[in-house]
Amino acid sequence: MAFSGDGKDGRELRVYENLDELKVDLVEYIAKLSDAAVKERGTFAIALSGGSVIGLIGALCQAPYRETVDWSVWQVFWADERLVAKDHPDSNYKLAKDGLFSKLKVLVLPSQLHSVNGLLSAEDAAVDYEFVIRQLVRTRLIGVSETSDCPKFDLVLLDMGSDGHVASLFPGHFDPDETEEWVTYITDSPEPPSGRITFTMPVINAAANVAVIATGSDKAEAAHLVIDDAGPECPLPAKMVNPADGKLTWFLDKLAASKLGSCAQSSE
Ligand SMILES: O=C(O)[C@H](O)[C@@H](O)[C@H](O)[C@H](O)COP(=O)(O)O
Repeated sequence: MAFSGDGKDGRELRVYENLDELKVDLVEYIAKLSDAAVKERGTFAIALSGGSVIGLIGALCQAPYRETVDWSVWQVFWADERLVAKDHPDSNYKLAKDGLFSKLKVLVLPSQLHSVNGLLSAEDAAVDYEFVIRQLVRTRLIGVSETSDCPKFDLVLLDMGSDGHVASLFPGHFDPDETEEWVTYITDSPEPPSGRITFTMPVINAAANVAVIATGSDKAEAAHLVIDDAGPECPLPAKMVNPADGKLTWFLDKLAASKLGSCAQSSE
Protein backbone atom coordinates (compact mmCIF):
# COMPACT_ATOMS: atom_id res chain seq x y z
CA MET A 1 0.00 0.00 0.00
CA ALA A 2 1.35 3.43 -0.91
CA PHE A 3 -0.36 5.16 1.99
CA SER A 4 -2.70 4.31 4.80
CA GLY A 5 -3.85 6.64 7.49
CA ASP A 6 -6.70 8.15 9.41
CA GLY A 7 -7.96 11.42 8.08
CA LYS A 8 -10.46 13.92 9.36
CA ASP A 9 -13.62 12.77 11.15
CA GLY A 10 -12.20 9.31 11.84
CA ARG A 11 -12.25 8.23 8.21
CA GLU A 12 -9.50 5.97 6.94
CA LEU A 13 -7.69 6.58 3.67
CA ARG A 14 -6.07 3.69 1.86
CA VAL A 15 -4.08 4.52 -1.26
CA TYR A 16 -2.64 1.73 -3.42
CA GLU A 17 0.14 1.63 -5.98
CA ASN A 18 -2.11 -0.09 -8.47
CA LEU A 19 -5.49 -1.75 -8.97
CA ASP A 20 -4.18 -5.22 -8.18
CA GLU A 21 -3.08 -4.15 -4.69
CA LEU A 22 -6.39 -2.38 -4.13
CA LYS A 23 -8.37 -5.46 -5.17
CA VAL A 24 -6.43 -7.73 -2.79
CA ASP A 25 -7.02 -5.46 0.18
CA LEU A 26 -10.64 -4.68 -0.69
CA VAL A 27 -11.71 -8.33 -0.76
CA GLU A 28 -9.84 -8.97 2.51
CA TYR A 29 -11.65 -5.95 4.04
CA ILE A 30 -15.04 -7.33 2.94
CA ALA A 31 -14.25 -10.85 4.16
CA LYS A 32 -13.20 -9.50 7.58
CA LEU A 33 -16.36 -7.42 7.93
CA SER A 34 -18.44 -10.41 6.91
CA ASP A 35 -16.74 -12.56 9.59
CA ALA A 36 -17.22 -9.88 12.23
CA ALA A 37 -20.91 -9.35 11.39
CA VAL A 38 -21.57 -13.08 11.39
CA LYS A 39 -20.00 -13.39 14.86
CA GLU A 40 -21.90 -10.38 16.18
CA ARG A 41 -25.29 -10.74 14.49
CA GLY A 42 -25.28 -14.06 12.65
CA THR A 43 -25.92 -12.32 9.35
CA PHE A 44 -24.17 -9.93 6.93
CA ALA A 45 -26.20 -7.26 5.15
CA ILE A 46 -24.18 -5.74 2.32
CA ALA A 47 -25.28 -3.11 -0.20
CA LEU A 48 -23.51 -3.05 -3.55
CA SER A 49 -23.49 -0.41 -6.25
CA GLY A 50 -22.55 -0.37 -9.92
CA GLY A 51 -19.62 1.08 -11.82
CA SER A 52 -16.24 -0.57 -11.26
CA VAL A 53 -17.07 -2.16 -7.88
CA ILE A 54 -17.95 -5.67 -9.00
CA GLY A 55 -14.88 -5.89 -11.23
CA LEU A 56 -12.74 -5.06 -8.19
CA ILE A 57 -14.16 -7.72 -5.88
CA GLY A 58 -14.29 -10.70 -8.22
CA ALA A 59 -11.62 -12.49 -6.16
CA LEU A 60 -14.29 -13.18 -3.53
CA CYS A 61 -15.36 -16.05 -5.78
CA GLN A 62 -11.92 -17.61 -5.64
CA ALA A 63 -9.78 -19.34 -3.03
CA PRO A 64 -9.51 -18.76 -0.15
CA TYR A 65 -12.66 -16.62 0.11
CA ARG A 66 -14.95 -18.99 -1.76
CA GLU A 67 -14.39 -21.48 1.07
CA THR A 68 -13.75 -19.24 4.07
CA VAL A 69 -16.56 -16.67 3.75
CA ASP A 70 -19.85 -17.81 5.28
CA TRP A 71 -21.93 -17.07 2.19
CA SER A 72 -25.05 -18.63 3.69
CA VAL A 73 -25.61 -15.59 5.91
CA TRP A 74 -25.09 -12.90 3.26
CA GLN A 75 -28.07 -10.69 2.50
CA VAL A 76 -27.31 -8.64 -0.59
CA PHE A 77 -28.87 -5.29 -1.51
CA TRP A 78 -28.21 -2.55 -4.02
CA ALA A 79 -27.39 0.98 -2.85
CA ASP A 80 -28.59 2.05 -6.27
CA GLU A 81 -30.09 0.48 -9.32
CA ARG A 82 -30.97 1.51 -12.84
CA LEU A 83 -34.62 1.13 -13.86
CA VAL A 84 -34.18 -1.62 -16.39
CA ALA A 85 -35.03 -5.31 -16.51
CA LYS A 86 -32.79 -7.61 -14.47
CA ASP A 87 -31.27 -9.09 -17.62
CA HIS A 88 -30.53 -5.69 -19.21
CA PRO A 89 -26.83 -4.87 -19.70
CA ASP A 90 -27.30 -1.67 -17.63
CA SER A 91 -28.64 -3.53 -14.60
CA ASN A 92 -26.44 -3.37 -11.50
CA TYR A 93 -28.07 -6.62 -10.37
CA LYS A 94 -26.97 -8.31 -13.61
CA LEU A 95 -23.46 -6.90 -13.18
CA ALA A 96 -23.20 -8.48 -9.71
CA LYS A 97 -24.92 -11.69 -10.75
CA ASP A 98 -22.64 -12.26 -13.74
CA GLY A 99 -19.45 -11.08 -12.01
CA LEU A 100 -19.99 -12.68 -8.63
CA PHE A 101 -23.05 -14.64 -7.61
CA SER A 102 -23.44 -16.90 -10.64
CA LYS A 103 -19.84 -17.97 -10.01
CA LEU A 104 -20.63 -18.78 -6.38
CA LYS A 105 -23.48 -20.99 -7.61
CA VAL A 106 -25.41 -22.56 -4.70
CA LEU A 107 -23.32 -20.82 -2.05
CA VAL A 108 -25.60 -17.77 -2.38
CA LEU A 109 -29.25 -18.50 -3.07
CA PRO A 110 -31.52 -16.23 -5.14
CA SER A 111 -33.52 -15.53 -1.95
CA GLN A 112 -30.41 -13.81 -0.50
CA LEU A 113 -30.26 -11.33 -3.40
CA HIS A 114 -32.69 -8.49 -2.73
CA SER A 115 -32.89 -6.87 -6.12
CA VAL A 116 -34.86 -3.80 -7.18
CA ASN A 117 -37.91 -4.22 -9.39
CA GLY A 118 -36.69 -2.18 -12.35
CA LEU A 119 -39.90 -2.72 -14.29
CA LEU A 120 -41.95 -0.46 -12.02
CA SER A 121 -42.14 3.30 -12.37
CA ALA A 122 -39.26 5.09 -10.62
CA GLU A 123 -41.45 6.17 -7.72
CA ASP A 124 -43.04 2.75 -7.29
CA ALA A 125 -39.69 0.98 -7.50
CA ALA A 126 -38.33 3.19 -4.69
CA VAL A 127 -41.43 2.60 -2.52
CA ASP A 128 -41.28 -1.13 -3.22
CA TYR A 129 -37.58 -1.40 -2.35
CA GLU A 130 -38.00 0.58 0.85
CA PHE A 131 -40.82 -1.80 1.80
CA VAL A 132 -38.53 -4.79 1.20
CA ILE A 133 -35.87 -3.23 3.42
CA ARG A 134 -38.41 -2.37 6.15
CA GLN A 135 -39.55 -6.01 6.29
CA LEU A 136 -35.99 -7.21 6.72
CA VAL A 137 -35.22 -4.61 9.38
CA ARG A 138 -38.25 -5.92 11.25
CA THR A 139 -36.84 -9.45 11.20
CA ARG A 140 -33.35 -8.07 11.96
CA LEU A 141 -31.77 -9.55 8.85
CA ILE A 142 -30.71 -5.91 8.54
CA GLY A 143 -29.68 -4.17 11.76
CA VAL A 144 -31.19 -0.94 12.94
CA SER A 145 -29.35 2.25 13.79
CA GLU A 146 -29.08 3.11 17.49
CA THR A 147 -29.42 6.83 16.77
CA SER A 148 -32.03 6.98 13.99
CA ASP A 149 -34.75 4.63 12.80
CA CYS A 150 -32.68 3.88 9.67
CA PRO A 151 -31.51 0.45 8.62
CA LYS A 152 -27.93 -0.26 9.65
CA PHE A 153 -26.26 -2.17 6.83
CA ASP A 154 -23.10 -3.97 7.85
CA LEU A 155 -21.39 -2.60 4.74
CA VAL A 156 -22.36 -0.16 2.00
CA LEU A 157 -19.94 -0.37 -0.91
CA LEU A 158 -19.88 2.80 -3.01
CA ASP A 159 -17.97 3.77 -6.11
CA MET A 160 -17.49 7.51 -6.57
CA GLY A 161 -18.18 8.96 -10.01
CA SER A 162 -15.90 11.59 -11.54
CA ASP A 163 -18.51 14.25 -10.68
CA GLY A 164 -18.42 13.25 -7.00
CA HIS A 165 -21.65 11.24 -7.07
CA VAL A 166 -22.14 8.11 -5.01
CA ALA A 167 -24.89 5.52 -5.46
CA SER A 168 -27.30 7.51 -7.70
CA LEU A 169 -27.03 10.69 -5.65
CA PHE A 170 -25.76 13.10 -8.30
CA PRO A 171 -24.72 16.72 -7.65
CA GLY A 172 -27.76 18.93 -8.16
CA HIS A 173 -30.06 15.91 -8.56
CA PHE A 174 -30.68 14.93 -4.95
CA ASP A 175 -32.07 16.50 -1.82
CA PRO A 176 -29.19 17.12 0.61
CA ASP A 177 -31.74 17.75 3.37
CA GLU A 178 -33.57 14.44 2.97
CA THR A 179 -34.39 12.90 6.34
CA GLU A 180 -37.55 10.84 5.86
CA GLU A 181 -37.08 8.46 2.95
CA TRP A 182 -34.76 5.45 2.93
CA VAL A 183 -34.92 4.93 -0.81
CA THR A 184 -35.54 7.63 -3.38
CA TYR A 185 -35.56 7.93 -7.16
CA ILE A 186 -34.51 10.15 -10.02
CA THR A 187 -35.82 10.30 -13.55
CA ASP A 188 -33.23 12.74 -14.89
CA SER A 189 -29.92 11.08 -14.09
CA PRO A 190 -27.04 12.94 -15.75
CA GLU A 191 -25.60 9.52 -16.59
CA PRO A 192 -27.71 7.03 -18.53
CA PRO A 193 -30.06 5.40 -17.91
CA SER A 194 -32.09 8.37 -16.68
CA GLY A 195 -34.33 6.41 -14.28
CA ARG A 196 -32.70 5.14 -11.11
CA ILE A 197 -33.47 4.42 -7.51
CA THR A 198 -30.98 5.00 -4.75
CA PHE A 199 -30.42 4.81 -1.01
CA THR A 200 -30.70 8.23 0.57
CA MET A 201 -27.80 9.80 2.43
CA PRO A 202 -29.32 9.07 5.89
CA VAL A 203 -29.35 5.34 5.06
CA ILE A 204 -25.78 5.40 3.78
CA ASN A 205 -24.69 7.30 6.88
CA ALA A 206 -26.45 4.87 9.24
CA ALA A 207 -24.34 1.94 8.03
CA ALA A 208 -21.82 0.23 10.31
CA ASN A 209 -19.22 0.50 7.54
CA VAL A 210 -19.09 2.49 4.34
CA ALA A 211 -16.38 1.98 1.73
CA VAL A 212 -15.94 4.57 -1.00
CA ILE A 213 -13.83 3.45 -3.93
CA ALA A 214 -12.20 5.78 -6.43
CA THR A 215 -9.93 4.53 -9.17
CA GLY A 216 -8.45 6.18 -12.25
CA SER A 217 -7.28 9.69 -13.04
CA ASP A 218 -10.79 10.91 -13.92
CA LYS A 219 -11.66 10.63 -10.21
CA ALA A 220 -8.64 12.65 -9.03
CA GLU A 221 -10.28 16.08 -8.98
CA ALA A 222 -13.42 14.91 -7.19
CA ALA A 223 -11.32 12.91 -4.70
CA HIS A 224 -9.30 16.05 -3.95
CA LEU A 225 -12.44 18.20 -3.50
CA VAL A 226 -14.04 15.65 -1.21
CA ILE A 227 -11.11 14.33 0.82
CA ASP A 228 -9.16 17.57 1.14
CA ASP A 229 -12.41 19.43 1.81
CA ALA A 230 -11.52 21.91 -0.93
CA GLY A 231 -14.90 23.42 -1.96
CA PRO A 232 -17.13 23.78 -3.86
CA GLU A 233 -19.73 25.58 -1.76
CA CYS A 234 -22.47 23.13 -2.67
CA PRO A 235 -21.24 19.84 -1.19
CA LEU A 236 -20.58 16.98 -3.55
CA PRO A 237 -22.59 13.89 -2.58
CA ALA A 238 -19.41 11.95 -1.75
CA LYS A 239 -18.47 14.69 0.70
CA MET A 240 -21.68 14.06 2.65
CA VAL A 241 -20.78 10.42 3.27
CA ASN A 242 -19.94 10.43 6.95
CA PRO A 243 -21.40 7.51 8.90
CA ALA A 244 -22.74 8.72 12.25
CA ASP A 245 -21.86 5.61 14.27
CA GLY A 246 -19.93 3.70 11.66
CA LYS A 247 -16.57 3.67 9.94
CA LEU A 248 -15.75 5.25 6.60
CA THR A 249 -12.89 3.79 4.57
CA TRP A 250 -11.69 5.20 1.25
CA PHE A 251 -9.97 2.92 -1.24
CA LEU A 252 -8.05 4.85 -3.90
CA ASP A 253 -5.47 3.92 -6.48
CA LYS A 254 -2.55 6.27 -7.04
CA LEU A 255 -4.21 7.86 -10.06
CA ALA A 256 -7.35 8.79 -8.16
CA ALA A 257 -5.17 10.01 -5.25
CA SER A 258 -2.85 12.05 -7.48
CA LYS A 259 -4.34 15.43 -6.48
CA LEU A 260 -4.67 14.74 -2.76
CA GLY A 261 -2.84 16.73 -0.11
CA SER A 262 0.78 15.82 0.53
CA CYS A 263 0.36 13.20 3.31
CA ALA A 264 -1.52 10.82 1.05
CA GLN A 265 1.15 11.13 -1.64
CA SER A 266 4.05 9.87 0.47
CA SER A 267 5.18 6.25 0.39
CA GLU A 268 5.24 4.10 3.52
O1 LIG B 1 -25.21 2.58 -10.95
C1 LIG B 1 -24.28 3.35 -11.01
O2 LIG B 1 -24.11 4.09 -11.96
C2 LIG B 1 -23.29 3.32 -9.92
O3 LIG B 1 -23.70 2.81 -8.75
C3 LIG B 1 -22.50 4.58 -9.82
O4 LIG B 1 -22.55 5.21 -8.59
C4 LIG B 1 -21.07 4.23 -10.15
O5 LIG B 1 -20.57 3.45 -9.14
C5 LIG B 1 -20.24 5.44 -10.39
O6 LIG B 1 -20.81 6.10 -11.50
C6 LIG B 1 -18.81 5.19 -10.71
O7 LIG B 1 -18.74 4.42 -11.85
P1 LIG B 1 -17.34 4.11 -12.54
O8 LIG B 1 -16.53 3.36 -11.55
O9 LIG B 1 -17.70 3.28 -13.72
O10 LIG B 1 -16.74 5.41 -12.87
